Amino acid sequence: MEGVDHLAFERNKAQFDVDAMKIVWAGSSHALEVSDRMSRLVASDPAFRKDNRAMLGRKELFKNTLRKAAYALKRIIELRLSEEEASMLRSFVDEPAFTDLHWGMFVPAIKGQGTEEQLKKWLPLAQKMQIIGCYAQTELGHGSNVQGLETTVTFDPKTDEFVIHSPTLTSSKWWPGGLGKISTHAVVYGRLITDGQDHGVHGFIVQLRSLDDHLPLPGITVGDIGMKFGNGAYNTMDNGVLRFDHVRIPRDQMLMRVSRVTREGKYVQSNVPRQLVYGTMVYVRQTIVSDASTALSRAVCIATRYSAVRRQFGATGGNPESQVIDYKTQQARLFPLLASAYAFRFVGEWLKWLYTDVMTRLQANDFSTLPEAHACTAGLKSLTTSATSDGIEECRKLCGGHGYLCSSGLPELFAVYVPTCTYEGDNIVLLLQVARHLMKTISQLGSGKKPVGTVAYMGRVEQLMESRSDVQKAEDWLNPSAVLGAFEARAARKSVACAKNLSKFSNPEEGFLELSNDLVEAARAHCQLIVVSKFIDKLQQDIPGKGVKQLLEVLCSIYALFHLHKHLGDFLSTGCITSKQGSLANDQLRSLYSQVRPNAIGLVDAFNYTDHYLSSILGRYDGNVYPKLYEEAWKDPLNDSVIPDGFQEYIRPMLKQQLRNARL
Ligand SMILES: CCCCCCCCCC/C=C\C/C=C/C(=O)SCCNC(=O)CCNC(=O)[C@H](O)C(C)(C)COP(=O)(O)OP(=O)(O)OC[C@H]1O[C@@H](n2cnc3c(N)ncnc32)[C@H](O)[C@@H]1OP(=O)(O)O
Ligand SMILES: Cc1cc2nc3c(=O)[nH]c(=O)nc-3n(C[C@H](O)[C@H](O)[C@H](O)COP(=O)(O)OP(=O)(O)OC[C@H]3O[C@@H](n4cnc5c(N)ncnc54)[C@H](O)[C@@H]3O)c2cc1C
Repeated sequence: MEGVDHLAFERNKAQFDVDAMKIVWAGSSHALEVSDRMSRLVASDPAFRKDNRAMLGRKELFKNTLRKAAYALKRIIELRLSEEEASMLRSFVDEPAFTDLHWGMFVPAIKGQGTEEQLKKWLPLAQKMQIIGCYAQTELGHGSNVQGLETTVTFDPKTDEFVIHSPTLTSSKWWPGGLGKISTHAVVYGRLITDGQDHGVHGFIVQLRSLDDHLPLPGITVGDIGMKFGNGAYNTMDNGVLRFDHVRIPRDQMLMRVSRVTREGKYVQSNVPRQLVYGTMVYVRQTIVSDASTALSRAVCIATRYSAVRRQFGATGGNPESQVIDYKTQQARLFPLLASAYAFRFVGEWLKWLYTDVMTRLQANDFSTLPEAHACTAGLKSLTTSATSDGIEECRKLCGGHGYLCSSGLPELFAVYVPTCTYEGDNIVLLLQVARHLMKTISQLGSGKKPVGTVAYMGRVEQLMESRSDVQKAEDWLNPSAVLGAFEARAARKSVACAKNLSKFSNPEEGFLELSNDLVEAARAHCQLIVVSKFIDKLQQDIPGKGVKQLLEVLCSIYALFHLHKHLGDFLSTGCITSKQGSLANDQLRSLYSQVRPNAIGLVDAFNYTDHYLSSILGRYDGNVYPKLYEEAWKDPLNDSVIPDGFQEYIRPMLKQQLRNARL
């Protein structure tokens, strides 16, 4: 039935102020107002239609993306949108495109690694989109190991130019988004060589295609690397391959904030740490954490609404069957994901603050918090993207068979999302970076250096090695200090165990390789502690709105106790809690799920997603699932004709032959 809210009875159950929760989710009333306005603008414009993506071939799909990108820019200019509004509008268009790399990596790379002069020259061109850029770092043979890149950039003092060359097949740039077909420029990473000396990897602005006819410039071979996972999905992006044959660029196109090459060919390092060459990755990893909360919340919104609509079993005395959301097993799979979406939102907010703080310090030549920023962005990017990818797939299963239909929105969401576990740093490689930071922190404890920031708890390592949880009854687990104590003790003990085992190796690098599984686990425990502690910190703030803070406390406890239960082996084997305390945590979880149940629809409504953005029949706001699923099936091109193409050609003769054989 059109116009009827099938979920109204669920919405009436909410025990909290949903509008106030919308503000908490968005970050502020202002952010909510802007995102609400931009999402409705996109949803109401048929030019941004996206329900046909799975049916389009690659060329059509790609052309469609280009049309939308150009149209989005036209609307941004016509409506005089601010940078904030424009960025929100692009995100609600919800289609991976070259613009993501232009705005998300090319512009930040210039901003972060360019000199004042370079910013003056390149930023206006990029900001007005008079040039389109991408981020060309990864090569066919080298991704994670950035120091292993092979592309050479050799200074020629005779002409005051750099000569860029791809010496081997494996040195071909491979993967950069936007590179394949659209970018006119790229920030290219290669080994800087002056006077025969290799100075390692640096970034350079390189023009790839003519601004007149868009053809590749001399010496450049460039194209798309081919279809990727899933129909539609990430195939709207032209991930590319690029080779250089002694391509010349002026010397001033080396990004020279970190180090520079003089007219005479002298390599000069500034006082800025060389790791700033990796700064763009730190920036993007930070944004990926907030994006994880968006992707997970979308999947959770779909699965929660559908779980309230879907009924199976339990019809008694003329009553309808039970809503599947009432099954405890459904709740135990769904509600921790709902809690994770909120947890990632808040840790993402905090990470944004940390990043901004590091940037402010860098301006004042204070580089002391850079290692912390690297470890936190790397670790949280890894933790949140792995959990979100797994969570989207779990949401598909939570929707039963219908979750497997493209019209559920979940297959495409998964296909678009899952490469986040790989890009911007493979998730295991990034956890190993966190482990290095942890091991370094522990090794410096003896020197009197006080650990700060997210590793501050290591300063209490002796106490944490001895501590015992004092939880005696299930409700004690609602006490934030009980939860924090257990998570800190587990993280500290896992790291200390690794450090002890490492010290048995005469060659520390050999030890690191041998113990890498344990180190990854220690890093994960540390990152989970960060998420739990930032959720708890968030709850110390003044949070207005009836019942809002109370529900967030419930979600925080669910996030923590779910992980305690999931990693019970860790908590028990490190002796942080007893098995009795572990089972009390599980008892408490059951009660917390019951508290979420009446509020579940309200909690996903607070994400404020339009039906256009969700792009899911199962997740429709009005819950009118079955008639719409039925209608949608008939729109499939296969149903355009009663008898499909190919039947007369292949199946009819086959049937006839089989019938003839049977008569013989
Ligand atoms: C408008 C808003 C929109 C924004 C959204 C935009 C989103 C767009 C998304 C588009 C989709 C996809 C784009 C994808 C892009 C990419 O994938 S780009 C390529 C990304 N590649 C990687 O991430 C490679 C991963 N590898 C690395 O980062 C490093 O090589 C590694 C961390 C593994 C280090 O390797 P090593 O060889 O050990 O390191 P080395 O270079 O020797 O340095 C060691 C030293 O440096 C410290 N370190 C390392 N990385 C950093 C860093 N990033 N920042 C600060 N410090 C760093 C490390 O801790 C060591 O320190 P130490 O003190 O010496 O121990
Ligand atoms: C959709 C998509 C978009 C991308 N966009 C861009 C872009 O715009 N620009 C760009 O430059 N790049 C881009 N990339 C490339 C991306 O950054 C790399 O693929 C990523 O950094 C992983 O590197 P890799 O492919 O070399 O993986 P590998 O390092 O080869 O990983 C393979 C396996 O080896 C393991 N492994 C590797 N090293 C170690 C180690 N030291 N210890 C233990 N295990 C290890 C990994 O865990 C993984 O299981 C993109 C990739 C994808 C998929």
